[in-house]
Amino acid sequence: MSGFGSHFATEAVAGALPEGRNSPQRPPFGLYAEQLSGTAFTAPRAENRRSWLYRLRPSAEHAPFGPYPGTALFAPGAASGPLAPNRLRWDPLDLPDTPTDLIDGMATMVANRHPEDLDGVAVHIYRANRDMERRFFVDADGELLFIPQQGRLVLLTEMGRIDIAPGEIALVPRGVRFRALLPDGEARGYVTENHGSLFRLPELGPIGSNGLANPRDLLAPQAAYEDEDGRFELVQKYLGSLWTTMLDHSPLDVVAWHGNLAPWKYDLAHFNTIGSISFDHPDPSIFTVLTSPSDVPGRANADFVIFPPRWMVAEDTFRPPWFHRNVMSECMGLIKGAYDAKAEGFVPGGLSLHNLMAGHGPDVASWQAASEAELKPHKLDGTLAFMVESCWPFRPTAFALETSALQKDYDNAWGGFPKALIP
Ligand SMILES: O=C(O)Cc1cc(O)ccc1O
Ligand SMILES: [Fe+2]
Repeated sequence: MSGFGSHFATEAVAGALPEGRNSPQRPPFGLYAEQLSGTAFTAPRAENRRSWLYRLRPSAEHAPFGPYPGTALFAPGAASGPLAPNRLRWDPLDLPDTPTDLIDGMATMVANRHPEDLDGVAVHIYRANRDMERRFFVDADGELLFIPQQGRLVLLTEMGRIDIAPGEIALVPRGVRFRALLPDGEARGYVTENHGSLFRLPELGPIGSNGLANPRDLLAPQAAYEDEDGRFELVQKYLGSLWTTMLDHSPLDVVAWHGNLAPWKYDLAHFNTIGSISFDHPDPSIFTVLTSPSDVPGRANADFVIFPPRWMVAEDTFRPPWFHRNVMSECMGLIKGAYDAKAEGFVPGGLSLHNLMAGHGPDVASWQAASEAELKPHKLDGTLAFMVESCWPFRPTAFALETSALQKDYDNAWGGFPKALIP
């Protein structure tokens, strides 16, 4: 179903969706009505997101949760101690060599704030080679933005099925239970977990009423449900820790739903990329797909920004990203191809971190090539990078600081620039 933030109505069985009211005395077929809130009840109308779910059993029916011991790398919290003001870059993490599903294959790389603050964002990398079988995951700490880099993902959610491949993204709202299948047998990618205000499309200002990610290209699934009894595990991320309980039925038992809080997918190839057709390299905010505002106007809790294929035509301009020091903090990943500021060392599946005020920009080779290039129209093709930009500095986890995937020599990217000569 097309349209970001639309008020959808969908039923997997004709007649399952109540008409005219949300919570009739007896919903059709004996279904249980449940409201799932994405914003406070009292959020302004334009911000307010919630959906009504009609299910075989209430989601309240479960045993107490206990600690989940399955994975040490997912949600361990940031490394303690002072954070050095260093630029960091990681090679891709290896795929697992033992059977590992999406949850146990998650490695938290960087995070800021704390879920309890209802603020901040974390970036995880998943590596998996096994379907989630008879188990489900739910994140009480935030919405999950999936960014596949290798292999397709099928997300079977309470609100329907989503299929994505590298080049596409999908979002699962806070509190929505799901499991992930890997049609290609193996998968790797990134997850941005947003603890703050919900991701939305950015304002367009002078761009006008169309452009960037257009609402109709974000697609929500139709209702689909499982009617299965048996033993199923439910793993929950809650206040920064993992918990588990058993259910006696599949939690994907929502037969119908309506509302404007929904999972969705988006093909990044639909992004209407806008850039300079005169001179100079615009700020990368021009590439914002999604934004999660903070309480300070114009200062994002998190922006999700992409660097897609595009024409470079600016005249008398250094065309790649410029040297800069940013008051915001930048965490980047690469889905495919090469990134125009990094000729070497930033490869698909890798990650980089440039926290606030870290001097960064083109590496020596990229600077050299772009300074000498003939400035004819040039298509940057076969490339897709992304950035999660946050007003809160990112703290790496102990794993991220200790893994052999952390590059020891990243500072050399900016070593050996020739000195300017004053005549
Ligand atoms: O650092 C980066 O590579 C990301 C980035 C890209 C760009 O085009 C301008 C600024 C910026 O931070
Ligand atoms: Fe940057």
